[in-house]
Amino acid sequence: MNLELLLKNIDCLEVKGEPSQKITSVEFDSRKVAPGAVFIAQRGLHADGHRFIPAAIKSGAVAVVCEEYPVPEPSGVALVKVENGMKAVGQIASAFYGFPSRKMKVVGVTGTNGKTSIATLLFRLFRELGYNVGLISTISYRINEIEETASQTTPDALKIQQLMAKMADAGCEFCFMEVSSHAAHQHRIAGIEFAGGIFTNITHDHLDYHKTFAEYIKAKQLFFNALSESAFALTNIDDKNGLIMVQNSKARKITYSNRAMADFRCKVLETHFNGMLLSIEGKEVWTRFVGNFNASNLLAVYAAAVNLGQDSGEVLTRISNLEPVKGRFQTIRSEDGKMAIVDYAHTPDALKNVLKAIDGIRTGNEQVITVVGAGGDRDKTKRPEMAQEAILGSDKVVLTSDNPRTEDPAQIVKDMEAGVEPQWKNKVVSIVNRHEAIKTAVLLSRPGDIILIAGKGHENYQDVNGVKHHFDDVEEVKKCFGIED
Ligand SMILES: CC(=O)N[C@H]1[C@@H](OP(=O)(O)OP(=O)(O)OC[C@H]2O[C@@H](n3ccc(=O)[nH]c3=O)[C@H](O)[C@@H]2O)O[C@H](CO)[C@@H](O)[C@@H]1O[C@H](C)C(=O)N[C@@H](C)C(=O)N[C@H](CCC(=O)O)C(=O)O
Ligand SMILES: Nc1ncnc2c1ncn2[C@@H]1O[C@H](COP(=O)(O)OP(=O)(O)OP(=O)(O)O)[C@@H](O)[C@H]1O
Ligand SMILES: N[C@H](CCC[C@H](N)C(=O)O)C(=O)O
Ligand SMILES: [Mg+2]
Repeated sequence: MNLELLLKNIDCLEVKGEPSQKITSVEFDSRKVAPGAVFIAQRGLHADGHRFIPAAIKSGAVAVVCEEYPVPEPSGVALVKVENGMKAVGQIASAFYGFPSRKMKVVGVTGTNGKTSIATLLFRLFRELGYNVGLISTISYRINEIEETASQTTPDALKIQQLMAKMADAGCEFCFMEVSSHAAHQHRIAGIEFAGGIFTNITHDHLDYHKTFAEYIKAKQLFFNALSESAFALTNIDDKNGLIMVQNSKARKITYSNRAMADFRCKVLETHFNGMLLSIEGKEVWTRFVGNFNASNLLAVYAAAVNLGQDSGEVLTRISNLEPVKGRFQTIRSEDGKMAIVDYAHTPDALKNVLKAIDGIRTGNEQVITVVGAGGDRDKTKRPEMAQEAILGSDKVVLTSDNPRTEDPAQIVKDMEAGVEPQWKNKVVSIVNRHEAIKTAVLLSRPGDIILIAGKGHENYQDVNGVKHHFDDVEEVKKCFGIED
């Protein structure tokens, strides 16, 4: 593709050099540049991409997009000046791949918790409705039945456009994707034309990156602020920031709620261990999900589907057949009547919600034993809060490791212990080794008890110093229960 054509829809300040250069690929990482590439320099957290312009040219880049021209200015390559290198990646990649998001309806889901659940359920629902569909989520990137394990919740802008181009080629009419706050802040979603956005909730997480809660809210607002007038912005008004999230959006605002007056409403009529009876828009529907937060997620799925033009009756019927997402309230029963729940709750709010859901279905005679850790190289302030939530909702708690990454796992457990008040000490035991922690929880349990294993959900590894060691909570608990696969 010709450089001039590529730059047509992009906010560029100036172009120097040959504009009719033929471009054969787009890269923002100098290590991946091949002859014929356009290299886009972006300023990151650890490095400044501008430093790698000479390396990119040496590897054959024929054009360079940057915020500042290199000194001395190289000859023989086109130089394009932009205000924001991060934004330019999405805009240029989108043009390079033929604006794939215009060829389908893309819906983004943002919020602290519930993104994977909603995006995945929308994907499954629309598959059931007979469409070709794409999915970009924490667990996997999917194009109909073709699945690739995900490396990030929302990958970099180039990868997103490459995935969307493949989706468009496969005839996808819809794409459901998670929009993490990191992605919104780093403009990974630049160049995507969204048909709609969904907000779930915002609670304590990622303050290591955003520093303050206000900045975290602002990052998520960026997504809604960029939606066009023709898009919808579906927001959960049970969250106190639900309306604030969409206040500066040009999109059509739609609200949903389990508690208040809203455009879409839902009520939990009955809760059992294997599901809930809901009333959605006054119609009763049996679902295989547990917990008020899941009622909220299913309502968002319903409201989005209806706003995407689907028949409401058909959508409700399909919703009753949907199954929970892997590692989200996944239950495993032992032969002697113990029940384990593997769940991806890795924030204080998620933990509180899951334990509340368990509380709503327990008889009161059994013990609830929770195994939980907190991630290394992530928000440290959530550690004591997670320990507190676990204790408040459980009879016994085992504090353990969850992806220590480059931190000392024993120190992370100590940080969690800081949330344990003296009167709770006899409820809590710390076992850094997660395998031993799960084994201990099972040993402490009696028939009828509920063991919540929180934080890792679908993950099948323990990340220690950048090395991912195989570890799977479901496998671990099955071994302890003597269940063979
Ligand atoms: C904290 C964070 O988000 N970091 C992301 C960021 O990295 P960075 O700012 O450190 O990049 P950098 O190393 O400073 O490099 C700057 C630039 O120089 C370039 N470079 C660098 C070296 C070189 O030799 N040549 C070169 O050209 C790089 O390609 C880059 O363009 O930009 C990179 C490229 O897009 C991302 O891969 C990287 O994600 C890292 C791997 C990460 O772990 N991110 C996590 C925290 C994350 O994104 N999580 C969210 C939310 C999860 C959730 O709660 O759901 C997610 O969406 O997954
Ligand atoms: N609507 C919700 N409100 C609060 N908690 C929820 C909600 N939905 C799910 N959860 C809890 O959060 C956990 C993670 O859910 P999910 O994977 O859908 O969230 P996510 O937003 O994709 O998380 P991540 O930021 O890691 O991508 C679940 O296992 C459950 O414990
Ligand atoms: N997307 C989240 C996932 C956290 C999952 C938990 N198991 C952990 O490693 O902290 C993050 O990267 O913060
Ligand atoms: Mg997710």
